[in-house]
Amino acid sequence: MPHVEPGMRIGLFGGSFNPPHEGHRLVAEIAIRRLRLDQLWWIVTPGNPLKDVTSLPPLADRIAWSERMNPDPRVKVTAFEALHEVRYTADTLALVRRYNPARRFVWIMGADNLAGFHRWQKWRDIALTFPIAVVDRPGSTLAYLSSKMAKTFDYARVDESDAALLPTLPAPAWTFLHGPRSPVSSTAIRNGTEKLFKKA
Ligand SMILES: Nc1ncnc2c1ncn2[C@@H]1O[C@H](COP(=O)(O)OP(=O)(O)OP(=O)(O)O)[C@@H](O)[C@H]1O
Ligand SMILES: O=C(O)c1ccc[n+]([C@@H]2O[C@H](COP(=O)([O-])O)[C@@H](O)[C@H]2O)c1
Repeated sequence: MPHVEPGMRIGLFGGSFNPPHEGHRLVAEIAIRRLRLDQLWWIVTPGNPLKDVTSLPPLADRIAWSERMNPDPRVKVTAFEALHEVRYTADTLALVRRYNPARRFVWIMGADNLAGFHRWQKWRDIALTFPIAVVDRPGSTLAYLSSKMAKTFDYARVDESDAALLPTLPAPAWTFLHGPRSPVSSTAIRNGTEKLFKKA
């Protein structure tokens, strides 16, 4: 787990990163700027518990690709979940809090994950552990109105004009960040690559 100094504001951005792409980089950039983060941990998962991971490339490859696309020293690519043998986000956040009891963390995810957040293990506990910032994504913009998480935690919603306060607020607290959006997805990149392979 990366080192944290007292008072630092840290974003936790988990993903499969299979492969990492411009959309991820945009999320990181928006989160760092709007939440005024000192660091963003780009957490490469050993495998999303809700996805078929049989054809997931090795963790070492996804780490190397992620490092290559992140020259910003504030972005710390890490895979501590694998080392600690956790993959559910509720466990990840509990671990982060245990190691850094007095620090300020925010969980960051794209709007597509807000739509299905209520299917994550212990999703209410996640929302009660750290504040959450959701970054808009084409196709999922309305998740901030319709998702079960948005409705359940409507009372804890923070206006995005106050997003910079989020790391200092006790959970539950969450916001939805509108702004520049990227239509890129790892699936589209993988499919494009497959097509190229087929042509060759
Ligand atoms: N273009 C994007 N805009 C906003 N958020 C994104 C974008 N792409 C990915 N994310 C977010 O980044 C995190 C990691 O995503 P992930 O690695 O699964 O990429 P993906 O493109 O969604 O992959 P796949 O197509 O394989 O599902 C998730 O929280 C996801 O919502
Ligand atoms: O904890 C869960 O039940 C859970 C379910 C789905 C996704 N996640 C986490 O959400 C993050 C984004 O996953 P992905 O595959 O959309 O990149 C990643 O850190 C996953 O471990 C976590």
